[in-house]
Amino acid sequence: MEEGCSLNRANCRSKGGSAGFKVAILGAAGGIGQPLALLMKMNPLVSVLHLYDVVNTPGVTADISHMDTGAVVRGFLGQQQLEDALIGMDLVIIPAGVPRKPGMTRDDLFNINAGIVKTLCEGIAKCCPQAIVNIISNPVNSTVPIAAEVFKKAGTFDPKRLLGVTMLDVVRANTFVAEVLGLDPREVDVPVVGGHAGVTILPLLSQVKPPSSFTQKEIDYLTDRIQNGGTEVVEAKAGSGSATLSMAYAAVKFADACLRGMRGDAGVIQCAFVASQVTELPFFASKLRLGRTGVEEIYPLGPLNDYERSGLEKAKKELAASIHKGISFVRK
Ligand SMILES: NC(=O)C1=CN([C@@H]2O[C@H](COP(=O)(O)OP(=O)(O)OC[C@H]3O[C@@H](n4cnc5c(N)ncnc54)[C@H](O)[C@@H]3O)[C@@H](O)[C@H]2O)C=CC1
Ligand SMILES: O=C([O-])CC(=O)C(=O)O
Repeated sequence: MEEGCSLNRANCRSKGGSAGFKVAILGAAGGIGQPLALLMKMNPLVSVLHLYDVVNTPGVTADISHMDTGAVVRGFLGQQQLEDALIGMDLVIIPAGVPRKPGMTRDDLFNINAGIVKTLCEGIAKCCPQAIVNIISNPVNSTVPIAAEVFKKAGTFDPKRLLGVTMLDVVRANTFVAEVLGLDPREVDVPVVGGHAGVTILPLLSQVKPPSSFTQKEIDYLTDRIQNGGTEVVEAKAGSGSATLSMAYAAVKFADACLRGMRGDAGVIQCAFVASQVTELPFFASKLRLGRTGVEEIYPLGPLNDYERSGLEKAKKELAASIHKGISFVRK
């Protein structure tokens, strides 16, 4: 008999019960899902962590559950366990779906990931319609509109509770701008608005904090690097996937902001891709304030320079098509 087994698990006093939020990760066994699960298990605001995937969740769950942090971890495998994974959740994070390979755009993932996100959101509408939902699966510019349509169909849509995760664009922008300025990235804050693909990723370098000026060469370099940061990683990984570790970091930074808002903390501000009236488009990423009910305030874009205004026009053109594609997928 294996050492330690003399104390039958069923005889152990039940653990957990600490106050906190219930969080589900859908796609928890994947490249993003695993480090995301690890980091969420370390988050003191989480009391229960549900790990759902169509493969490998028993192993990931057993592994993560041995960490001596507060959250109780439970695993769920396959479509027949989706509803159990979702019941009672406060926050659902979705990194389920296929990643890019070199030469692909995020939109090339639409055919597979649209259906995955649709099915998962149908489960959310049924089992935890009050949950805040963080969508990571690409193409975010289309999967967020898909989620909104599913929730509208089910009569559960609340625009304050549906957020497309664009945090990695901000994380990258902070890193690259800090490098140019010779600052610590933790001191730098770059608003990134628009969407999450190529030219739709619009860093507002005129609004960087601390206030900074850049040469035109620096602006061109930074804008290009921020817009193509995802492709930089896809090419470096040479066929084995896209950003997973920096994405898990960004997803946790964003989820933690959502949880702090839900707890009632003041002044929790992040960028995300949400239903919005900041432009004429129905969805747009911009700075917003997170609170008890999700998105409590969406901030206007603020003054843009000519370079940013022209970038905004390009971004809106591509975004409009991606949003339309997502909406049509559910309405067809
Ligand atoms: N929003 C963002 O900034 C970013 C988004 N992504 C996107 O995140 C997604 C996931 O990327 P990775 O984790 O690298 O991919 P991966 O292939 O390593 O993991 C995806 C996981 O989803 C699971 N899955 C597939 N169908 C599912 C279903 N119906 N229900 C539940 N789980 C399902 C797979 O079994 C797998 O474990 C991709 O679409 C990728 O493009 C990636 C990086 C950044
Ligand atoms: O580029 C990709 O396919 C993954 C992604 O969204 C990112 O890294 O920003």
